[in-house]
Amino acid sequence: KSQLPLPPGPRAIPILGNLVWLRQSTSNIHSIVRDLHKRYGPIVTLRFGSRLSIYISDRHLAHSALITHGAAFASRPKQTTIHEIINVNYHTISTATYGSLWRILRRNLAGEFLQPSRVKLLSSARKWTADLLKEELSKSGNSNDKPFIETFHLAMFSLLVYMCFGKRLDKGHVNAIKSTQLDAMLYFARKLGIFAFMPMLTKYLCQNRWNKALSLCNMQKELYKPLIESRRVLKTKRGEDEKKTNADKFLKYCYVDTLLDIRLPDEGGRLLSDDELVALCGEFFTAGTDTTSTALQWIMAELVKNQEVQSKLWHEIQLVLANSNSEEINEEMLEKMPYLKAVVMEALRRHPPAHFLLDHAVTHECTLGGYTIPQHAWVKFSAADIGMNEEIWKNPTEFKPERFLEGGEGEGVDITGTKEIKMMPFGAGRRICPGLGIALLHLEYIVANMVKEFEWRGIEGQEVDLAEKLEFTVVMKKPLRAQLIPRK
Ligand code: HEM
Repeated sequence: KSQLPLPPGPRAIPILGNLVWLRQSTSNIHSIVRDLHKRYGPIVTLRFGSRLSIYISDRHLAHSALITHGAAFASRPKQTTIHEIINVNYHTISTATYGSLWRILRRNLAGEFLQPSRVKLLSSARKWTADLLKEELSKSGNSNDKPFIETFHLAMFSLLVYMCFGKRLDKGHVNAIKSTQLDAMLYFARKLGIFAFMPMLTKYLCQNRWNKALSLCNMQKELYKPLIESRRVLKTKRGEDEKKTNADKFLKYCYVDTLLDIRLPDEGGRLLSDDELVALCGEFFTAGTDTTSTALQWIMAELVKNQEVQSKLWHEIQLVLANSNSEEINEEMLEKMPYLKAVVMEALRRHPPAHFLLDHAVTHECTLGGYTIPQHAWVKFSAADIGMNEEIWKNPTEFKPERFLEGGEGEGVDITGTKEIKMMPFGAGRRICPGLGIALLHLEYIVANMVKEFEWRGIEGQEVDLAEKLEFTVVMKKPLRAQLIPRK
């Protein structure tokens, strides 16, 4: 056992932990932790009941933990019994502890489903989504009664549902999946933390919460199981005819196809159960839709606020179109658009959708920055603070895509943080987001097409307000509204 102390932090009361939790709402967590970092330094300990949370805001400490000692910091904490039920005994990528199950599930998503040659096969799904988004925006562009985030959510759900089940669903069906999934995500994120505190007592006292969580899970099962089953049929000879006759409705290959092939060697080589398949599909939507829609909203908000940035981007779009025979922005063209890439990177630095990475846990007690990190501690890394570090980023609150171009402080930045961490909107190390590549592709493709189609202008008397609010991700407190003028 290490003789080193725990990282510093405010005094805690036995059993209860730090009273800060009782006085403040968890949506305030970021400002609470920022204040504590000012007092105690870049590594701080807080207690909630018997749970020990260690917050890290420094990029060197983050690099040391996630890269240098990557294996030691690569696990996830066991949460509460209700989380265990929802995640079917932690059989999802994001909740599995560091080990062979996690490796199999993660390799399936990152190395199999999202490998670059396979991603190309999904380009028809992306084109369909961009067309759907244009159509929805044309309808609602100037009516100003529906915030854009709703349209972005619908587009991202349509795309990920198509990628997941391999079937193009109608708007009503996608909307049902979207609202069930968003309700579940918000509820699980906000209301279940209480069960970490005296579990036997809180389960009894908060029975309504417990039951609501289970009923949200059941709603997901009702929606996803028939879609999984129909893909199971399509994979067999029985489904071949339907696939051929409706070729434009079905993708040749989807996430569920890959999940249906997985076998778990540590569990007698069995296939995944239907409940596990539902949990993994739910995770796919949780991880990939809200994060991307939130990023999209921040990008478009900054483009409305900074008209000169939008003009430069529009200029780049016109240039690539002029040098091609196409009237559309296609995926190959994105490679010739450095300014577009800089806009997306700058938005991810300035407004990372997840201010903190998912909770990490250490596989055994270790030391970091001269302190002990006990085995059962929850380790929380702040992506938001690192992206705003003044030692790296000049005037970090300013939106300046130019910093990612030649001569800028972000030129050639490695977003995976392997050599050095300057920003980490997707995390770093072994648990880095496996959707990083596809998320960047979705953002670049959709932003380019939306700016190509419309000029995004502010509405008189309604300044774009960059205030933040923690929901599942960190969103705009006042959702973006703008005037869309179709380009000639
Ligand atoms: C702009 C979009 C996205 C952002 C900002 C984002 C960000 C993140 C972050 C910060 C983490 C936690 C990393 C850690 O704990 O160290 C994460 C994990 C994860 N992300 Fe993403 N993500 C995005 C899109 C996606 C997409 C599109 C998918 C799937 C197609 C995805 C799948 C996952 C999964 C499965 C994990 C858990 C990884 C693990 O525990 O090994 N994400 N993401």
